[in-house]
Amino acid sequence: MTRTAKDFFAPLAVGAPAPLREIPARPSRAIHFFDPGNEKMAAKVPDMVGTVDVLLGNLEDAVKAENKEKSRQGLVDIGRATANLGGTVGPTQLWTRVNSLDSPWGLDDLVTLVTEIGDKLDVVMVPKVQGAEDIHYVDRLLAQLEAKAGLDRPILVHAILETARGVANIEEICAASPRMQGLSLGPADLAADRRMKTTRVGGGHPGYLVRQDPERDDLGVPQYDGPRTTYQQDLWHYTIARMVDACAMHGIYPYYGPFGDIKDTVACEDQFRNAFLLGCVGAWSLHPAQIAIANKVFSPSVEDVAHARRVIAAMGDGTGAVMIDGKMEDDASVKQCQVMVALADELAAIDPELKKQYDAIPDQHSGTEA
Ligand SMILES: CC(=O)SCCNC(=O)CCNC(=O)[C@H](O)C(C)(C)COP(=O)(O)OP(=O)(O)OC[C@H]1O[C@@H](n2cnc3c(N)ncnc32)[C@H](O)[C@@H]1OP(=O)(O)O
Ligand SMILES: O=CC(=O)O
Ligand SMILES: [Mg+2]
Repeated sequence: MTRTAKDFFAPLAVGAPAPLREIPARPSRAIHFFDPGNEKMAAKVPDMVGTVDVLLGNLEDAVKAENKEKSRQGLVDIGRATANLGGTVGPTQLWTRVNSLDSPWGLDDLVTLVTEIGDKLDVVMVPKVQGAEDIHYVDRLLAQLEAKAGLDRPILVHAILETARGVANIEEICAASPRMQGLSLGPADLAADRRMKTTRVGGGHPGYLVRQDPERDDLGVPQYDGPRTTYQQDLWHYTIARMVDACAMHGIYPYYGPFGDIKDTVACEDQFRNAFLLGCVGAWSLHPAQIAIANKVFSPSVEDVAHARRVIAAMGDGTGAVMIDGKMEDDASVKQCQVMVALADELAAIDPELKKQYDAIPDQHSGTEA
């Protein structure tokens, strides 16, 4: 088959479903990881449906080598047995993270899962993606498997950004296939690949800081021994910002990844919020305790939604400038407000508690033309 650039949206195998032209904006505030081969975790999955936006059966790192087949089969069983999970049926999507493409398990993961539960599977997360060639491999294979399984809906692909080469190739990865749904930051593997001198799974580091200038005495001499405040910096700012731009440019979604210090719920919330403010739509949850944190952080606050609605109402057709509470609002700030309100509407459609809070916001119209 000859392919040209115009065939970008043509199926890659005869009989495979047509690729989507737009990636649907489905809520995915928390991507909750569980090991489907761990009986205790697997037993909790049915009750988690409806309480979390995404349940992800993890087959890669954190699953012991001798348990890989057990976890794969566990995910097939869960996919088959769990009502309202995955596909287009319920509020909770079903994703998987398959083993890496250079491992002995990656191929069997894809073949088994698409064949057995392809109709339930929404997104395949591919770890350690290095370049477009990794996505092309998965893209073609998924098309063949979808055709063979008679699926009528394409399975989407999510890449983890966790190698230096992957970061360098970020734009081509995002553009590699119409299946690309999004990217997650993988801070643990990325730190190792970059030879960073950290030993953590995500989050900050007390040694990565800036220090206040020394005070000076009356003669202007710096007092190097005096007390000086330090400010811890965000190790991940550069990578997240790159990821957000690359995803926005290609119409796909950026996510913060794992935060390994499960007990430090405060720092987890801070890391998630930094990612939210920079443009990410969700983060991973490694433990049930992190689901509520992600749901809270990645849902616009009532105050932000109230303000955004007020600006939109005051701005009329969205052009010109108005003063609200002493601040200038114009075409650019109203666009930010529209992003906030659109997200709130999407989340309210699946989260009754949020809907109640957003519905309780009084109508506000005040503002004066500048
Ligand atoms: C760098 C990366 O690649 S990150 C992604 C890979 N890592 C993962 O996916 C890790 C997933 N999470 C886990 O393995 C576990 O949560 C751990 C190891 C971090 C902590 O596990 P535990 O010490 O058992 O935690 P804890 O004792 O608080 O668990 C309480 C209960 O919640 C269950 N639980 C813990 N994590 C999860 C989970 N992710 N999903 C569902 N249930 C869970 C436990 O089985 C336990 O059940 P029980 O009450 O029936 O005994
Ligand atoms: O897979 C995630 C990571 O941080 O590595
Ligand atoms: Mg990793």
